[in-house]
Amino acid sequence: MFLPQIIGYGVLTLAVLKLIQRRASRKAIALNVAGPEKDHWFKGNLESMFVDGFDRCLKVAADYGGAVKIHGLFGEEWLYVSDPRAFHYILVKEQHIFEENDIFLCCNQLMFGEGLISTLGEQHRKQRKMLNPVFSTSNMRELLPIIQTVSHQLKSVLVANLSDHTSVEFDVLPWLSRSAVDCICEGILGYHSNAIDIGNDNEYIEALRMLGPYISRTILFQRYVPMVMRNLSLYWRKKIVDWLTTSWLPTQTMKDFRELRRIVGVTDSASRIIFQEKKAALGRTGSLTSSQSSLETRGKDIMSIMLKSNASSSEADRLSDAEILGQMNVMIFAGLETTTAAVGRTLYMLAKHPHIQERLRAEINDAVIAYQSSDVYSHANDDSGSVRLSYDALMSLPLLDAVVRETLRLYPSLPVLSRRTTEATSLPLQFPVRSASGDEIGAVPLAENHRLVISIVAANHNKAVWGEDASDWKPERWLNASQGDTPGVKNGVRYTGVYSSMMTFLAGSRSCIGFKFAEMEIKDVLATLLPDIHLALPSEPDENRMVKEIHWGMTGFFAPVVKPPAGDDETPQLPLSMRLVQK
Ligand code: HEM
Repeated sequence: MFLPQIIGYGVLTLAVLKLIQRRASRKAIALNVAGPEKDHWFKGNLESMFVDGFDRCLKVAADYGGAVKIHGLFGEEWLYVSDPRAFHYILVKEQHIFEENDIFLCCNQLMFGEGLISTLGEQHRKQRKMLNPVFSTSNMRELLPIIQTVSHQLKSVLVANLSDHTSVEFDVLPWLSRSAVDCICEGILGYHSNAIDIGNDNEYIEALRMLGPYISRTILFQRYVPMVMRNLSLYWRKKIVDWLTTSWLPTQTMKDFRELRRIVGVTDSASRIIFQEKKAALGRTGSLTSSQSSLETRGKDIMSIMLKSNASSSEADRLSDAEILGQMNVMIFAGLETTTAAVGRTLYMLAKHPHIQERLRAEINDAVIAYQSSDVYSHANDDSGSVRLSYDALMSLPLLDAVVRETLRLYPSLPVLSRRTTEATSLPLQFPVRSASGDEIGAVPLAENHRLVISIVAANHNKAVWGEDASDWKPERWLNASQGDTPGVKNGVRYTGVYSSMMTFLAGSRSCIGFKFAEMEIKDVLATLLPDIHLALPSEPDENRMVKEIHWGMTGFFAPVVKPPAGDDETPQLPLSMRLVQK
């Protein structure tokens, strides 16, 4: 064994020992609230709840209420929360007591630099102050044509696979992922990626598409990162990563770790080049037209708006170059898998509910006709002659809005998040729960450094505010809202989410900054595809005479797979049966 190997293993062993020591000390702080028994002596309830654990996550909340004791690793006790008042307390009122956990912050800092998802306190507040206006509705209006170009390219690719009016089944997931890359590159960075054209693939596009999957694969490593970052200098951190990423540890995890390091290197270098180009262009002319940006995107992308706004900010409010670069890396990451899953799930739900699909198609077609005959229509057609709706026309379609809201409610792209307490506190509850000894309690005492799981998915399925049919996909519930029956509000109780009263995009100062961008992207893809493409679930037997049945697994993200025997239950894919709509 060589010296670097011995040091590498030594550091890993120390990290594991320290982790066990920390967990043992936390175990002493018992949580006085009821919850399920451990499923496993070492893994607690983690596997059953968070590895393909959609049903279990909902059942635990339904059985025990909005604050539940669950078991983490080595018997550690975590609080699993979905109560409306507790959410308000954690995310809005006393947000400073409930910070992101160290693992999340340190890993994000290593991978993305000084962006929103790696900063806390004053630095995070300053970054939000600069960035919130960048995502305003008026900027979204300007961005829509960029997104529409991408959606039309997606439609062209899908339509090219269809012939006549017979159904063709194929996996749409890679195309949705490529179109999401283009939306982010064009809309956020102002970089002309054209990922939808496979022949155009380059190292950067490939790295963007692989970033999310490789982060998930290396989850095991992430827990050691805070310890290494806190206890070692930059020099030694780099050395350790160098040693761990040489080929002398030939396990799959190490290979994945090496690949993730390469991917992060590629995305970071590309962000630096794009950033320098934009900065230079701004310095030269005061306007932003980089050589990589397409005609339509010039100066309207989020990065360009951010750079201009930063340059005109006061010195005290201005973000450093490292912080701007960090935002680019963070937004690419935050906006890719989340929107791909949301668009995929919406198409799937429409394939499953043909009547709603038909009604939605009619609504979009009617809106196009009405828009064409309106005063504001500027004959902005694409090559195929289809009409691009204005931002206001797109956002005001009631059924489209209802379908998107209902899908995002039931299947939030980030189903659970993690937080830890920075000081002892008492967490107030809207709906009382049982203590460990069976008494009814209206608040849960929490010690400092206690781990919490914020269950967005359980909150969005909570019958106490969404009604008995909370877990049914019913877009109509949003259409009745105009008759005074606001979804998600019961006897004045509601969640304080930034998007209706659901928690999909969270609440408070760490809520999703890109939610208007995501909503616009999802709606535009639907409004572009549906007039021409009819969707259905697979129904034809394949070459082995098996019909594919899709299952949406929930492990971190939601991802569709095909159930055995037709599929391997593992490879993400979304086979849908499509045909051209008969006009
Ligand atoms: C359906 C799509 C999306 C969903 C469901 C979603 C959801 C969320 C959630 C739940 C958070 C809070 C995470 C946490 O506190 O740990 C978040 C944060 C964030 N999201 Fe999104 N997101 C989506 C799309 C996007 C897009 C398209 C962008 C960028 C254009 C984006 C940018 C961000 C950023 C920068 C943050 C960190 C905010 C902060 O800490 O201040 N998201 N998102």
